[in-house]
Amino acid sequence: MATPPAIIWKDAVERLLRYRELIPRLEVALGKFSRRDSAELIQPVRTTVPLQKYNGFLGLMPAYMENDGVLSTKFVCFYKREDGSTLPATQATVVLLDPEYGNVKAVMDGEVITDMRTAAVSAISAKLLMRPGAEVLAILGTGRQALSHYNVFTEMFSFKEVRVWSRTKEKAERFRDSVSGPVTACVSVEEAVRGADAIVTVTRCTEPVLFGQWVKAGAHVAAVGACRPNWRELDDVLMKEAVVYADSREGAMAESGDIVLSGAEVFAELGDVINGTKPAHREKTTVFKSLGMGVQDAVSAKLVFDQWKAGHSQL
Ligand SMILES: NC(=O)c1ccc[n+]([C@@H]2O[C@H](COP(=O)([O-])OP(=O)(O)OC[C@H]3O[C@@H](n4cnc5c(N)ncnc54)[C@H](O)[C@@H]3O)[C@@H](O)[C@H]2O)c1
Ligand SMILES: O=C(O)[C@@H]1CCCCN1
Repeated sequence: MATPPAIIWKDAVERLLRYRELIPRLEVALGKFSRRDSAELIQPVRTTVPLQKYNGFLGLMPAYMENDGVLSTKFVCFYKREDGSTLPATQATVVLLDPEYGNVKAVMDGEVITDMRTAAVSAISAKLLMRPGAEVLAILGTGRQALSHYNVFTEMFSFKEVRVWSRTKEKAERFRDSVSGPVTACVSVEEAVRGADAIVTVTRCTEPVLFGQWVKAGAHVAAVGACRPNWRELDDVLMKEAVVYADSREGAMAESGDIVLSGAEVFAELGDVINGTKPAHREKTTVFKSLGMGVQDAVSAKLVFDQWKAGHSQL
């Protein structure tokens, strides 16, 4: 008989998940995904159920990695919150199953996984697409994703300056004061992004906030918010000028307002660049449109579970 599932709370996930172990596993998974070999990996575009009354969606994100023996699904609720709302933008749980028996092996907090794997994939996009010698990083938004992106970008790269923007100066200053390294709190998006080599957009906005006219030629943009086909973070000018990469082409075509409404073409997936089947246009302005994929959660959940098991077998 199957043993009862492990319940792994947020503080344990926080303790067990490390970027240095997560990033190489995500790179392998992105490459596998882009090979579209269903004997290796199956990950449909997520199913979304509207929660009309609450202006939100439930996303169901299954993934199966046959050779790795990993079967999982994430349940994530995400919302278009009103300005000033203190309710969370996303809440998530990851369920890990045994692919042979079908029983649940673990139920774990998905918020830390969502924060970290999203930031890690953006960092992979910067590793592949950002110009060498990048000096200035700008982060638009000061919420959970802003913090995880700040953490991994400053861990992986040596920026001389980090700027953040939020809709109020107080929020930008609060973010600046909450992190250990030097950060400039900006009062306008333009001030934050002018001359920046890397720009991370992690807002809950549904209209463009980043305009191409302010973006330095050759900059790399990791666009993480705006995950519905009628939501935007970037304007048409930027979308049309940039070489656009995505995590999943199908996901981007189904869910990204920045792509669907601008008519921009997805040039490649990150996995194509990792596999060497599409070039990394570092010399050009690049946009990585992140929507998030179930396989990123699967890889993260396996890592958490393996470490959790190793810790418990020593008790
Ligand atoms: N691509 C992915 O894989 C992925 C994963 C998780 C979250 N997300 C998306 O990333 C975004 C940020 O998520 P989070 O967890 O950091 O949320 P959060 O609520 O913690 O932070 C959101 C930030 O956006 C700001 N904001 C809210 N409304 C805004 C508006 N109209 N204009 C400008 N700024 C606004 C808030 O002040 C805050 O700084 C959300 O859109 C979320 O859906 C994407
Ligand atoms: O992949 C994810 O986990 C997120 C959840 C929120 C909406 C965008 N995608």
